Amino acid sequence: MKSKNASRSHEFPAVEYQSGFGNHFYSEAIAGALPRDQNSPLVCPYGLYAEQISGTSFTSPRKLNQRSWLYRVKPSVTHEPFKPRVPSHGKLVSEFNESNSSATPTQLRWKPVEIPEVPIDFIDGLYTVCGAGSSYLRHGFAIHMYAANKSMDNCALCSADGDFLIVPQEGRLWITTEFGKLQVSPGETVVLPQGVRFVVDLPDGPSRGYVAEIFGTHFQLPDLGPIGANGLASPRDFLVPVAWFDQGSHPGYVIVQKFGGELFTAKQDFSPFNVVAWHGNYVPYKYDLSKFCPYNTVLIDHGDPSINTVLTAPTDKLGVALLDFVIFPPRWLVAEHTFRPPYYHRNCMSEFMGLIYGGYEAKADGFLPGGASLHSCMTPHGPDTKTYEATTALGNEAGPHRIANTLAFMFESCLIPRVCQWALESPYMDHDYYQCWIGLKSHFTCELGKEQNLDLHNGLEEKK
Ligand SMILES: O=C(O)Cc1cc(O)ccc1O
Ligand SMILES: [Fe+2]
Repeated sequence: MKSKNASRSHEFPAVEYQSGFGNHFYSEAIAGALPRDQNSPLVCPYGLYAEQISGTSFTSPRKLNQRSWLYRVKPSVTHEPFKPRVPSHGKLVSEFNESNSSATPTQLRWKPVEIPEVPIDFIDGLYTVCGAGSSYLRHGFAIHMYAANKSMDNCALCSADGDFLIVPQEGRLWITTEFGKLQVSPGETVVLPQGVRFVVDLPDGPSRGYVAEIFGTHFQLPDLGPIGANGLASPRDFLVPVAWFDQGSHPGYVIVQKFGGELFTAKQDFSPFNVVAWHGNYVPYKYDLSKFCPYNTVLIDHGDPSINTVLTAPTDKLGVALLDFVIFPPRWLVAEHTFRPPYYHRNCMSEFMGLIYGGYEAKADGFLPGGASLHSCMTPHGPDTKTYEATTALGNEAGPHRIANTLAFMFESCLIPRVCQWALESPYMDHDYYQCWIGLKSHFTCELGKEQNLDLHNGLEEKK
């Protein structure tokens, strides 16, 4: 797998992985390349350089501390100075303020963007839709989407701002990282931690999808509470790459670093994927969403969507997420005499939704694979008129029903997102979104003027 004379630096043979979430992993592409007894020997095996990448402060408590040691042909520092990228990108944001975005309580929905006709790689295909907070202050998030049709060439990307959680909706991503390779298909998700360099290749053709970037924290598995020790996403289904390296010469190789929402570039003459061995718990990983084990209502009422949390990025407030990644996978609906689709609601958290395939249970029309919606803090939303009418028409005797061929997801945050100006002005904005609820009729049956039922039921039970 070492590509001494490889014509392309990121060829993909069958990809191997290690499994687990939050483990302390190790991997070596050459036996003996990993120092056994210490992290920083005076001279490392095979003359490699030892380099640490810290994903948490040195002094973070042990259970939160994340770092890895990389043993590489040349250290990452061997490059020319970083310079602002020319031409600049301009569609990425990580400081959300009046100059680049605005807040609106209205319900927003976007149609899927078309794959561009001109050649465009993952970096140039990325654009920020909305977000909150600041990457400088290490608290906040950005939601980007991307549409790309060509592999990145002689360049690698990394975000100094935050972790990328990528949800491809169309087209496989073949990702090379400093830790090894990952193939990520629609229906899977991948996390590329802050600072980790990666290349996205598209050998199968165009790709489109969503990215949640989180500032100042990392994703973890949700607690399971009364569910018990099993269920939802299982740690062993998370896959981490094995070491792979490229020691070839790559004149003019460009490192593109997202930093404060802007892109900087630095030139070097080698590939950043020159890590022969590594160990640690700060790693990229992928997860196949079809492995998710959903728990849900088995008698009455619609459960809150938090029951379907795959990964959560916490804030310092217990139970309050900077960003939850929640899915709505195929599953059985069995609740009796219950309105089974999502309820009408207003939420102190803000909800950004995307659709990977199929239809979404709350929307009969208009929410399309590759599209998106945003319902911000306390913005009312819920099933559209068609869904309401069709559901209530089924009556109380509806039997078990399997929601099949669908995969929607939600990024839910306690911060109120500001929407980037261009996203508000986008030709893909669905200006008629509100119409999907306008037809909801009153079904109130009590007619004024007729005899009223005065047997009121108020909190306190009458004393007998
Ligand atoms: O708004 C949405 O469609 C997401 C959602 C789904 C659900 O099952 C319950 C609440 C909720 O916000
Ligand atoms: Fe909602």
